[in-house]
Amino acid sequence: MAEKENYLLTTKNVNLFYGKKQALFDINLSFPKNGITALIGPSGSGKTTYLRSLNRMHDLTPGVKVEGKFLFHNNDIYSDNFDLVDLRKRIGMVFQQPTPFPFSVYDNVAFGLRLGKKISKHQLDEDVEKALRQAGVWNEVKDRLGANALGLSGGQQQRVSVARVLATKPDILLLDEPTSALDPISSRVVEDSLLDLKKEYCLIIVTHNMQQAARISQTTAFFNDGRLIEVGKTREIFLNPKEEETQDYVSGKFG
Ligand SMILES: Nc1ncnc2c1ncn2[C@@H]1O[C@H](COP(=O)(O)OP(=O)(O)OP(=O)(O)O)[C@@H](O)[C@H]1O
Repeated sequence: MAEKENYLLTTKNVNLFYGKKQALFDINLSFPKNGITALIGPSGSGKTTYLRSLNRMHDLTPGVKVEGKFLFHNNDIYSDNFDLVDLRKRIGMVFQQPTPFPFSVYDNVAFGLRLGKKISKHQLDEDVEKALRQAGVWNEVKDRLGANALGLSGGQQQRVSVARVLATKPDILLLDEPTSALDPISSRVVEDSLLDLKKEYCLIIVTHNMQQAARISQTTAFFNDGRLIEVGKTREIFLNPKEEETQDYVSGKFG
C-alpha cells in the first residue's frame, strides 16, 4: 500500500508469535488522523493481539516476538530509541473493564499529567476539566471531583478512564471492547462520547458488537485466524464485502 501522508499510523507485514504459535500473519493496515476504525472478527482471530501491538503492550509478556514495521509519524515505534513512556502517552489504551484507580475522580485524570513534569494547580484544573468534558462525563462528575472514582457507575468509570487517557494529549486511542462490561444504556453514552472524539482523534476499537461497529466506525477491518481478511469503508464491509469469509461473518454464519 502506498504510504499516504494522511495516515498517522501504518503497520506493514506484521507477524506476531506467542512462543512457537503464530497469532498474526502479515498484517498491513493504516489508520488516518481522525475517525474510528473497528477491528472485528470471531473470538481468537487476533484483534486484541494486534491492538496491543500498536503501543507495545506485548513488551511485558515473555516469549512474544513481534515482526514488521509500525510507522507512527514515520518513526518505527519498535526502534530502540523510541521512548516507551512517551509512546504510551501518545498512543493511549482503554480496556474492557473500566480501570479507575481507587482515588478521587480528579486524581484519576490528573495522574498522567503529574508524571514526570511540574504543572501548576491552575493548569492541572484546566486540563482535568477539558479531558472530562471531552470524554462526555464532566456534567455528571463536576460536583464530585473529590469523590472516589470507584463510586461512579460503570459507564461513568469508563468515561473517566477515557478522560485519563485523553489528559495526556494522545494522538491515538486504542479501545479494547470498551463497552462490553456495560449495560446497553451506558454503552450508548460511551459510544456517543467516542463519536465526538473521532473528529479530533484517531480511534481504533476492538468490538464483538457488530451493531456498534456499524454505528460508530468509518472503517472496518475484519480479522480471521490471525489474518486481515478485508478492510474498507464500514458500509461496504457490512453491505457489500468483497470476500466470502467477511460476508459469512457479518451475516452471522460463524463467530
Ligand atoms: N498470552 C498469550 N499466550 C499464548 N497465546 C495467546 C495469548 N494471548 C492470545 N493468544 C492466542 O492468540 C490468538 C489470538 O487471540 P486474541 O485474544 O488476539 O484474539 P481476539 O480476536 O482478540 O479474541 P477475543 O475476541 O476472544 O478477545 C488466540 O489463538 C489466542 O489463544
